[in-house]
Amino acid sequence: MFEANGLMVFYENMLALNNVSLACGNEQIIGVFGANSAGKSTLMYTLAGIMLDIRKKEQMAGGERITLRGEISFQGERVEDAKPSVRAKAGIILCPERRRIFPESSVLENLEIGSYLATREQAEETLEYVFEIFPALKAITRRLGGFLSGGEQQMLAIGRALMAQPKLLLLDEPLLGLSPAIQYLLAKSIKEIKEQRKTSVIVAEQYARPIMPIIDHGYILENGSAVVEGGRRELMDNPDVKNAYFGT
Ligand SMILES: Nc1ncnc2c1ncn2[C@@H]1O[C@H](COP(=O)(O)OP(=O)(O)OP(=O)(O)O)[C@@H](O)[C@H]1O
Repeated sequence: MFEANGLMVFYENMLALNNVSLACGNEQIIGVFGANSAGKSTLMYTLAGIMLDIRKKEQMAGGERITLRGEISFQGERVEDAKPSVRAKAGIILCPERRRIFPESSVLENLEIGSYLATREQAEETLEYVFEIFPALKAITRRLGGFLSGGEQQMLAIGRALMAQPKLLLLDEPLLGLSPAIQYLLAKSIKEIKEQRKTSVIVAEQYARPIMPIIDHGYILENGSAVVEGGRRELMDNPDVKNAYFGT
């Protein structure tokens, strides 16, 4: 369904992604685990196409030289040269790191902004679904995004991404800075979203414990390279992975 092969990203001479390949099947959850600066956001930006925009902006500003290599295909079509808007229309939707919700817009407005790719019927149906999976949001539809707790903001960011009708949802560190209880609640919701919306998910996280139980397959990213990959059980039983990513 989705496949990336030989992805390389250079910021000037600094290699941020080194020959990374990954695949995500229909209705699968793929985990990408890595420490700070391992290259998770660079990978998610590359998959969503945002890296093309960043490269263009840098070129126009005479800034750093960004070089991209590798192939990405989605539902049988090559998309590595497709703009992020084209990928989004095809169903590749990124929910970026640090939520990036609109702080001065209400919960409802934030969700409506997400529905720009949906028909009216889809938007209405998805809005109901978002309130079903995140009932906490239903009680605060008029509250401004900036006044929400971290957990509520993350629910809103995922809800907004759902409004865009994803076939492949890219979640960049959705658990960052949240309490363990909220982390487990969100991990459970991500699994339900996959099952109930028949969506594929690629989730990048630093701390594997809450996410590992919901993935089908995972990759460990270190200094821009995918150093280990395997099924859920295989990764959970790997002593190196345990030590590095299951710490307290
Ligand atoms: N625009 C940029 N110019 C130069 N170097 C960059 C740029 N963006 C990221 N990097 C570097 O590339 C490497 C990978 O960064 P990236 O943000 O992808 O990591 P990450 O795994 O998402 O980390 P974090 O958990 O801190 O978000 C880091 O060494 C980072 O400093």
